[in-house]
Amino acid sequence: MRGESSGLIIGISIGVVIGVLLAILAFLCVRYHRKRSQIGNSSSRRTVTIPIRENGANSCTILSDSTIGPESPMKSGRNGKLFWLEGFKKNNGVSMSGIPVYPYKDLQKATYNFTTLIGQGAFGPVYKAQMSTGEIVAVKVLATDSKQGEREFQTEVMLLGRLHHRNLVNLVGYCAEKGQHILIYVYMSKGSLASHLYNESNEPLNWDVRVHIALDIARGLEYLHDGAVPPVIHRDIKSSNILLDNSMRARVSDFGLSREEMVDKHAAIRGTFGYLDPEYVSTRTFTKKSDVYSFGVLLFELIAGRNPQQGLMEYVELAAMNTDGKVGWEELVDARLDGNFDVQELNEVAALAYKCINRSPRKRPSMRDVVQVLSRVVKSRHDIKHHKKSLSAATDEVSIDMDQPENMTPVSGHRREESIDSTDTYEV
Ligand SMILES: Nc1ncnc2c1ncn2[C@@H]1O[C@H](COP(=O)(O)OP(=O)(O)OP(=O)(O)O)[C@@H](O)[C@H]1O
Repeated sequence: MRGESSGLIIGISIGVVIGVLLAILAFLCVRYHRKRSQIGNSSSRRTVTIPIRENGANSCTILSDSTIGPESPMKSGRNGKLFWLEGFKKNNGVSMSGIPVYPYKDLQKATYNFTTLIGQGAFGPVYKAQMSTGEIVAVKVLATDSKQGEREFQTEVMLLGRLHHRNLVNLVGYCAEKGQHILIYVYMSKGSLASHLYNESNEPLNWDVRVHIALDIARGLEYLHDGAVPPVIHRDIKSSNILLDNSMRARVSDFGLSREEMVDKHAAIRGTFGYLDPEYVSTRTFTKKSDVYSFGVLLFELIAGRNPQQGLMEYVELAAMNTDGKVGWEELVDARLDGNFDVQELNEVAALAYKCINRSPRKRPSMRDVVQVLSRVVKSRHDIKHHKKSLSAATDEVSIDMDQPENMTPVSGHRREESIDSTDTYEV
């Protein structure tokens, strides 16, 4: 009896041990297969991400809404090949990093021997270049006293070139010849956001355009934070680093200070006074939330038409005293808007900006949250317009039925078209 029960116990024990071993084996198999497929994904992702020139719309992560779109300035030609710089002869075609390299002499020719200056930044002059195809690009010649070596420059180019999004001023080529380091960018014909906010010679930006610009910038930053692999922190978000294209769509520019997420407690403070996250200044740790802080300042700048050097944040703090954080931000509004803005939208955007500049980084929204809030503002504006249009269409039809003889052509049809044109000045 005893012999039987001990045999039974041994049998059960062996069974349990075998069962456990089989379970462990199955678990290891599943993990191994998952890992293999992840490696496969990430390597295929990398091949899509680094060479930016094939179809102009690569990305790794699905972002909050339609962030990677067809609005790339690069047109896909036959076989999906890029042709917008075709007329501009490349040096060795494409570099190791996948970014087109251009001969110095071609750039010299395209900029009329570097005489077409459009601006001067901290890193050197920027020229407008007219290609033989008629295409226009911006050529940034990095200062020759730059300490940056060849290897660092190649790294920088690789970092810039793998980032491609319709709300970024994309790098389209570079040149490293005759001791020069030159970056070639998509040309932004309407210049910087700062020039539109502060140059009296420019028409004041209307409220709708300002909100759209805010959404464009937010989408560009969301891509850097959540779409790029590895993520990129811009580190110098400000109105002069936002450029506008011909249809007033905004793109984030100047990645000179961009670096992959890192902590360097000994590095000097970088960025622009007034936009700097106070938490970064005290801890020297720059995070995505530091970009969110700078973006919050920029949102207030769009609302107030005033920059931090003009006491923007003091005005914000004063206005905040009369609000509960959510409503009552009207006193901050740019006088150049002449009262033409939607109060509810203003309060929603200002409340969002106030969250972005919260002292505590944890309490700030992510750029993904910001995109969602701003998209909602734009969408509800759009819905209201459509609702109003269909209401006025219905009213028109009633008045046609009531007032007009059946055989008369409805004049109101023409009027309705006019009103559609005048309200939809800025399509999403
Ligand atoms: N892609 C571009 N298209 C059109 N204009 C550009 C382009 N890039 C730069 N510019 C213009 O050239 C000028 C200098 O730009 P850059 O990015 O070098 O410096 P910045 O942003 O003005 O200053 P900082 O270097 O201090 O950030 C700006 O006034 C900008 O309007």
